[in-house]
Amino acid sequence: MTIPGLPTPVHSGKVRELYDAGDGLLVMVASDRMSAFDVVLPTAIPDKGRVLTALSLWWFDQLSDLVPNHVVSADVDEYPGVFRGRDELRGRSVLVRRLAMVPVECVARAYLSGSGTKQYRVDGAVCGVPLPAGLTEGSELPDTIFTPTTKATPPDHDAPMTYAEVEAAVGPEQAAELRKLTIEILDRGRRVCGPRGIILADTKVEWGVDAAGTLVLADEVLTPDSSRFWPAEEWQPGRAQPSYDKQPLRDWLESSGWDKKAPGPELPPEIVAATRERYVAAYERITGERFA
Ligand SMILES: N#Cc1c(N)ncnc1-c1cnn(CCN2CCOCC2)c1
Repeated sequence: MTIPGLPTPVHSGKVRELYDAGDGLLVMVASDRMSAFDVVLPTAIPDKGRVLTALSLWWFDQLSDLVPNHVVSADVDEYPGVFRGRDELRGRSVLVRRLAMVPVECVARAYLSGSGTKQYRVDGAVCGVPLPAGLTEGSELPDTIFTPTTKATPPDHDAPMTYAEVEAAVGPEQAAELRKLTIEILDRGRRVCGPRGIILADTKVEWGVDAAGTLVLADEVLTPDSSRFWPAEEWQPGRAQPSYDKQPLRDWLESSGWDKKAPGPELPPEIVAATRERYVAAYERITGERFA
């Protein structure tokens, strides 16, 4: 998403960009781009960036008693320089503090799913964390576990890390804090989502360190792009769980005959509308607030 008059992003992900705003500040922008099966699709989902930005900001606030975060402002009219007042950024961007990023993708899991299931089927463990026998895709785990990965540069994929490897990377004290806080964030998220009929199965968070050496929660938090959200009433261990937000899109892609190695197909309007509605519904159900 190139925005006229803005500098080249310092980081560009599948669906988000990060711009240098000077004075130790960055502007993180969430696009309406949609990815599925690791492919960025050519059709945008209207309001996706605004919904996920609003949800992440809500979670940062909910977690502010537990951890400091990198948010400075979400009001475009308070942004510095060329970013100030830009309508293309309104509601879909956050002004954040630039941090020294921890070189570990911090993942916590309360359910067995995806790459975790694949690891478990090989050696009964995920990231070296041993699990009971008899678990399957979608099984609830006895306890929430920390299953970190490396931060690979595409086209390489993130690789599982053992806790000992995290300690070697960041030191035992910070490793313990990363594990404790990442698990606590998922557990907090589950306590909010569970009573609202949503299983929050796992999440990935990113941490940075500020000039004072304090661990600060960065990136986005507890959004459908960083976490697995499942409709609780459809939970059925033993198969892939329907995604609260992406299932209409996944089902259509699977039925369209699309070859996942090929570029993504254009989406029909009804799938775009259904996907938008799922994101809005997730936001309203979790926060209890209307999406405007
Ligand atoms: N958040 C944050 C942050 C920060 N507060 N300070 C310094 N660096 C970063 C940073 C740099 N890369 N990433 C990976 C996630 N990005 C998110 C945006 O979109 C692109 C990917 C985070």
